[in-house]
Amino acid sequence: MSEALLPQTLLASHEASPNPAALFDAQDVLRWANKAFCEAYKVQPDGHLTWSDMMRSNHASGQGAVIEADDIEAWLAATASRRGKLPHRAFEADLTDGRWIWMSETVLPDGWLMCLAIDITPLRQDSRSLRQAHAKALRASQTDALTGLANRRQGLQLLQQALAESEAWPLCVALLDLDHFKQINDSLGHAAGDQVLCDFARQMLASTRREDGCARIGGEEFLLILPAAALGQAGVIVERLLARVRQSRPLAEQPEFGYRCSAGLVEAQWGESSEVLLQRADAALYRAKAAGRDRIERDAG
Ligand SMILES: Nc1nc2c(ncn2[C@@H]2O[C@H](COP(=O)(O)OP(=O)(O)OP(=O)(O)O)[C@@H](O)[C@H]2O)c(=O)[nH]1
Repeated sequence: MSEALLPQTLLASHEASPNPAALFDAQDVLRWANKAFCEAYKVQPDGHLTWSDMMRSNHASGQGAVIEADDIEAWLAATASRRGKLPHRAFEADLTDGRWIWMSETVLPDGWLMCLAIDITPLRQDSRSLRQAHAKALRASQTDALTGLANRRQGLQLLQQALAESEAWPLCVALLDLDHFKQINDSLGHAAGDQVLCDFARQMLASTRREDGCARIGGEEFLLILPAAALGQAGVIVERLLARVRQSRPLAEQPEFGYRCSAGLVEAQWGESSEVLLQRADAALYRAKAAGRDRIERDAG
């Protein structure tokens, strides 16, 4: 190929390319665009159409570039403050046909602007599924698989956060343990035991406030974090839970079957560590068990 043919060959290759390519003049009038660009932005260069016109028409028709703005003029003003200010810039942009492109803008010596884009939709989908997989794995690492409540690790983390957050004070914590759960397992089977655990989780969620933290921290042991509640209010919530549990009949095949639980409820003290707080709650729970179960033992600290 002779060197004289190079510019035409370059232009022809851009014309045929699936990657959008365009040239804007110093006044931002669209002077040349390949087929891919025209299709992407639903435009034809006519010697007058400016980049702003192009964006206005895209915004009005809902085609071409995705423009998430109610006020297109404000959007144009903001975008214009970035367009063509640097010799080169590149950014991701969304098209209404679902494609995601990586657009590069190069300012040429005479002030013209060369736009070249490539379709990065497959990359984006990869990173999206990676992001989704990451979010799913994170959720799984924080969740108790049987009940769907927070697991032990997440429960303890929620407790640490609540202890460190002044808005969570006064702060109460309850440790709850199902009564004679071993007997339930032994007499009705492990599957029935699992159903009871799931039922307890539901009763816990139904009895507590949206801001309360509910976690399963052991086999049949649960942690309830009650932010912005002094012992009195927290006691009402835990009593409500125990009352609901008494009423519950979780096994369809055993309609008479009911179960109970015991609770140790404590109010956190300033400067107290989560370990000491949980030890106090555990001691209160032990007292509730020793005193006959199906009750709450409180410790104001
Ligand atoms: N079905 C089921 N049982 C479990 C699970 N995790 C632990 N357990 C059982 O829970 C029972 C706990 O029994 P214990 O700690 O002796 O206490 P308890 O029988 O509840 O007696 P009290 O706490 O003194 O009222 C054991 O039989 C465990 O096998 C689980 O995920 N599913």
